[in-house]
Amino acid sequence: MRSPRDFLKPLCVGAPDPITEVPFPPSRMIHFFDASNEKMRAKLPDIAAKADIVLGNLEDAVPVDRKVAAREGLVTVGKEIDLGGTQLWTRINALDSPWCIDDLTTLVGEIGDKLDVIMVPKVEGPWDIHYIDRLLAQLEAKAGVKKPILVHAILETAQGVAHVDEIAAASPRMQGMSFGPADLAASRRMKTTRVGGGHPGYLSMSDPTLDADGQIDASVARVTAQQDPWHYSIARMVDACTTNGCLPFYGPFGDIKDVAACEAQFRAAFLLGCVGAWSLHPVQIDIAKKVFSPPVDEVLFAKKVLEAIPDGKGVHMIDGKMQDDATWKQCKVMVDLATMLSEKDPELKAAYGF
Ligand SMILES: CC(=O)SCCNC(=O)CCNC(=O)[C@H](O)C(C)(C)COP(=O)(O)OP(=O)(O)OC[C@H]1O[C@@H](n2cnc3c(N)ncnc32)[C@H](O)[C@@H]1OP(=O)(O)O
Ligand SMILES: CC(=O)C(=O)O
Ligand SMILES: [Mg+2]
Repeated sequence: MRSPRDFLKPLCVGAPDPITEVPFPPSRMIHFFDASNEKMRAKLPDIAAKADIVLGNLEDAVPVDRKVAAREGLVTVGKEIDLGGTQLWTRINALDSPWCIDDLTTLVGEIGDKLDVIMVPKVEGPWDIHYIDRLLAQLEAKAGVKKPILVHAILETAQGVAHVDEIAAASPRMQGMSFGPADLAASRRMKTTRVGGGHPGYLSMSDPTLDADGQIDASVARVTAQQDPWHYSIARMVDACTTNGCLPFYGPFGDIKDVAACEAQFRAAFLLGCVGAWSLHPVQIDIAKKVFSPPVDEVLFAKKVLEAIPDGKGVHMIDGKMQDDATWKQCKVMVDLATMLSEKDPELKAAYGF
């Protein structure tokens, strides 16, 4: 392990100083686009006006014969398209692929000063982050990049979940993590072909009704409820990220037409502590915006609590509910998020009454 005294020193002479605090601008959705697709690139200025983050995807979903075109398309985006204040990220190919090294050298060399975050797929442990960390420092120094490019890991293998705390703590570059239900399901041999969401087979069932002889009465229906197969791993990711000062995100929801289930999956992640989710299709941008902006009634209540308890101490009754030091902190989380989002979004600002 590196000495704590060296943790915040650059890993290459001439590389920018590592950051001490992860920036937290609006991050409600990471909108994926295929940079090899000219039509999608042309839509980017409009998409960027609605999305908090746009990400040029180079990995899965980009066919092998378009890997180079996707990389070059992203360089064009970085050089030619004005995204306003919207962040530009990329998902590079996996560390065990033959494209990863060229993804990094080309992107940092050509548009290193435009890229905010590099998403690294299939991270298995801190060693993967250490490799990227040193290489990025070398490439940044060579290209004269002034601001360190941050790193975001996808949690999508059983090994990754087992090492989630060490991954989150591996480098001051760690910006956050996204949850990857498709690869994770395959890695664990879970039996689902879905990308996120529940499954009708993963449920709990109420007890049977017994007849007068104490036998199960099969004629009486039993109540079932789907359970969340992702809860454990997402909660672990949230704890690992929060402990290490970086940001947890839910990943993709693959059933684009099922907007209700997408909203439910995003909301479960929001309630557990995630700051955003991926949007794979423009329709999911609006879902993420709705879900990851705190509800107006909760923000108004939270504001009321903060105003009523200026020092955040003691016990109080507000609207029939007990409030104390801990609930004050919960309200502060809600109001701080609403305040930050209001700076970008005048409609939210008006709704929250700021
Ligand atoms: C498990 C994982 O790794 S998830 C991450 C990897 N996957 C991805 O990145 C997928 C990204 N999304 C996509 O490729 C597409 O949205 C698909 C393939 C899922 C669906 O695409 P389509 O069938 O074309 O959807 P649809 O017909 O509704 O598209 C409507 C319009 O939106 C455009 N569009 C669709 N997705 C996007 C997008 N992500 N960004 C920008 N524009 C998009 C389409 O080009 C189309 O444009 P047009 O009306 O000018 O022709
Ligand atoms: C997010 C992702 O890459 C996955 O679910 O596999
Ligand atoms: Mg994946």
